[in-house]
Amino acid sequence: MTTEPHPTPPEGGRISIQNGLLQVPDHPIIPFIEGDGTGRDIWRASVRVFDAAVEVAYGGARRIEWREVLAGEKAFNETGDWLPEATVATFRDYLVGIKGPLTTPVGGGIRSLNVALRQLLDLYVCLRPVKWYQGVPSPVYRPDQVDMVIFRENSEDIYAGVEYREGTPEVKKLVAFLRDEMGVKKIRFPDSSGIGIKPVSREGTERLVRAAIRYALAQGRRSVTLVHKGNIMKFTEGAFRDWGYALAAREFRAETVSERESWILSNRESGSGISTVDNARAIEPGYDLMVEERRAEVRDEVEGCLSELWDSHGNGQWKNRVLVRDAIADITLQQVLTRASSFDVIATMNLNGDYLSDALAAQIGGIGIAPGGNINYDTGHAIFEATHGTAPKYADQDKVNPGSVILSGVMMFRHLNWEEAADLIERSLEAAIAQKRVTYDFHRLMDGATKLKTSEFADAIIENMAPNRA
Ligand SMILES: NC(=O)C1=CN([C@@H]2O[C@H](COP(=O)(O)OP(=O)(O)OC[C@H]3O[C@@H](n4cnc5c(N)ncnc54)[C@H](OP(=O)(O)O)[C@@H]3O)[C@@H](O)[C@H]2O)C=CC1
Ligand SMILES: O=C(O)CCC(=O)C(=O)O
Ligand SMILES: [Mg+2]
Repeated sequence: MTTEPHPTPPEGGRISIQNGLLQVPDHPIIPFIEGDGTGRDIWRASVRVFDAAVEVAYGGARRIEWREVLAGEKAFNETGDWLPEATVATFRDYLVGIKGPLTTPVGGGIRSLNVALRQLLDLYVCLRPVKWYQGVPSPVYRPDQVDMVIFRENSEDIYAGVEYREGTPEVKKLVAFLRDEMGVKKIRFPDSSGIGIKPVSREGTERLVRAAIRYALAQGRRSVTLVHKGNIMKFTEGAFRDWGYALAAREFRAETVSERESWILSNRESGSGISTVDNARAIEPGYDLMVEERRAEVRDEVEGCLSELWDSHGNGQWKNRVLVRDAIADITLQQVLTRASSFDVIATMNLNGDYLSDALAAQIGGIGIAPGGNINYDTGHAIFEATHGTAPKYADQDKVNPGSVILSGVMMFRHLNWEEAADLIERSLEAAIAQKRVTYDFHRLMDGATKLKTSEFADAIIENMAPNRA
């Protein structure tokens, strides 16, 4: 096996999209951002793994022409601009790219370049699979039960950046408007508040939930859970839940069943001849305490469900449909730990998804092995990136785990339909872990492991690509 680079083709090809399908030449140009902090070490290691996998998988018939684009500290030092327009234009032109982490200061300074890229290219899905690899150290009892895929809405919520600093004329104007024109009396300290605004739209929710359901159907997943804090934020997070259910019923009627529908159908299945009222009591435990108007709504729901769905979903047929359910965000953070197997695909808003993806990563070995992709399924634009940040205390020490960027590359190869390269990397990374050749983060949790540097872990993966080991 050789990992020497092939001669660069005279001109790499451009990935395009036709009728919703990516057209990928054998020598695609793929732009990359190296990233700040540990991004430098990680990228150097990861790109060797990518090139080796393509070489071994396709014997030279395919090759990536990497094109560096600047962002973050490197861009600022070289151009005076944190996110040069040329970088955004290159990602726009070449459709698919990959990036390392970029630093965002807390409190002041520039707004997130990571978020800016997602917004500028309208990469509305942040796709973060959370899957355990055999041998990876985990703090939970049954990490094998963790196999979730987060669809995090990536273009709105409080990440839209509509925020006003305490004491500014803007925040004073906004507070006065809320108080005088909107009758808001509940801002506890109006003169010393900063204010953030959280837009959550029907369109934004629908395209995210649509992508999550399509994914669940294509991948043979069992359920899509809409995670929200709709009991408190009724018209943003609560609306997300309602729009999500409505979309599932409207666009995926034949393929999905909501949790409440599944209860209604199974109540009828288990108690033949069950009355509408008893069915309503079973799905709504407080039914008898409700006002009559609300009770009538529950009875209508039962009757509507049975008349619409009994033929297509009844007699247990609903068990073969994708279950669409919802869960409130705080209890979800407990239940993903205590009942991991109840969660499969998760669709949620931007902030919930950010919290959930780091929390879930802990169960499958930590943030060093948590990949992601920012994707627009309509235009084909995608930028793959790790879930973690720049971990500045480890920068330039050749120390951290490159696994998240490497697995983000696996996601990228799957997006390009280069399954052989993706499988090869995944298999070889698992083999290196099985050999207990790991970076510091896994080493501190594993008995008898050999501690490797970032670059050495990449070497270990590449060694495991040798055909006789595959
Ligand atoms: N998409 C992006 O580009 C993102 C950028 N950021 C930015 O990164 C900066 C730093 O953020 P911070 O909150 O410290 O979070 P980080 O994810 O950068 O680091 C937090 C901790 O996670 C662990 N960790 C991170 N990366 C790795 C890795 N590759 N291998 C092993 N362990 C790792 C380390 O844990 P330990 O100390 O236990 O060893 C580290 O101290 C901020 O400016 C933030 O805005 C954050 C998230 C995403
Ligand atoms: O943009 C940032 O600095 C942080 C983003 C982040 O935490 C994430 O996307 O998971
Ligand atoms: Mg995050």
